[in-house]
Amino acid sequence: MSEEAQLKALRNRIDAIDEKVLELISERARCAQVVAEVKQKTLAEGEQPVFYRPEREAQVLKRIMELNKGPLDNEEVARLFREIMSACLALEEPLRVAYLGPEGTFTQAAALKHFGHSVKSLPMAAIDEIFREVAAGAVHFGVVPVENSTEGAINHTLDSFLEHDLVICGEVELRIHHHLLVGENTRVDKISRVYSHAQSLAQCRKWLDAHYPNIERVAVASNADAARRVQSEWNSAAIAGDMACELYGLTRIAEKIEDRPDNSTRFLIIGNQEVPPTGDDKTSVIVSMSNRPGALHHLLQPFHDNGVDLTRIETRPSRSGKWTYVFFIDFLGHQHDPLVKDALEKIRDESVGLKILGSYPKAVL
Ligand SMILES: O=C(O)C(=O)C[C@]1(C(=O)O)C=C[C@@H](O)C=C1
Repeated sequence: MSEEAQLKALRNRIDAIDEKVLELISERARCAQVVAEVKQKTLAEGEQPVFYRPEREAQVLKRIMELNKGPLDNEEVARLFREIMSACLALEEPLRVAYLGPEGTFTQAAALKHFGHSVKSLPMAAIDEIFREVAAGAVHFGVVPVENSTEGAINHTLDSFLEHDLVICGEVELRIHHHLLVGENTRVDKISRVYSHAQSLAQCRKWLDAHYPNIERVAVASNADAARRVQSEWNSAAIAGDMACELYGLTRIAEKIEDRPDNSTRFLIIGNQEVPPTGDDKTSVIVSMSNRPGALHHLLQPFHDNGVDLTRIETRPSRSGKWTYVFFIDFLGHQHDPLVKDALEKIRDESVGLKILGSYPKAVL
């Protein structure tokens, strides 16, 4: 068979497969529509239907990854199903999700990675604004950065949890790749200034020291803001990621310039709905302790006694007294798991205050 004839036959096969795939996706979407009707029918008096079910979404994605036999790898297959579910959910209820803007930030990338592209993502100017929009019910969910593997905690986010009563309903992790970007009019040999968010400048500190030791480093509100600025300046560059590069039509003159190749940021999904257990969950709490000897030891003992794995502990000033602190603690397990529940009860007895921020499925993608 000639190459042309072979290609024709294969493309006919692909067309036939696509027809079947489309039929099945449509059948799945109709099923989701019926799910929405059922959710609306079974409501108690005054209860609002809950369309978005993060625990179910995590189960669907995990199952697909377990079933996958290749040749597409697990992440690729999960991403495809992520988008199918996102479109199905949009038929039930189009979600509004606030993120730290402007458009093109890593937080927007995280929002789309977690919810898929069928949500309406709305840029906010500050982390606190995201919390306020979610608390006011103006959006269904918010996405906020909480920690970076190179630079540590995002304190604005931690402090906002002290001021608002919102629930963490998910987490998403994003590999952060930074590039050095220039605009159409930039004279590459005359760059005298680089814009980026302070965290990103810090994440590329050594690279800048080695390659551009003498240029001015200017911290701006976001990487996307940095990208927007270089469009109109001939002597500036920006450090930002792929989304901002695409959005502002810039060119990468150096790629993946982050000092640590595993540079990642963890984001949290904040909302108003508690999430049931999936069997593979995390819980986040804030604990305040009185300032006495051994306080931290007393706080951690119940976790140790009950075999609960801590994944992170962060300290912040409590804002209610000089030299008093609160601890942000993340651990594996769900607040309804018996051993976790027991540990939390003991901690409640020992502490000045315990606030459970939420239990949520561990990031799948
Ligand atoms: O199972 C549900 O509750 C659904 O609404 C269906 C579905 C899906 O497409 O699989 C859609 C949205 C939910 O967030 C979870 C799952």
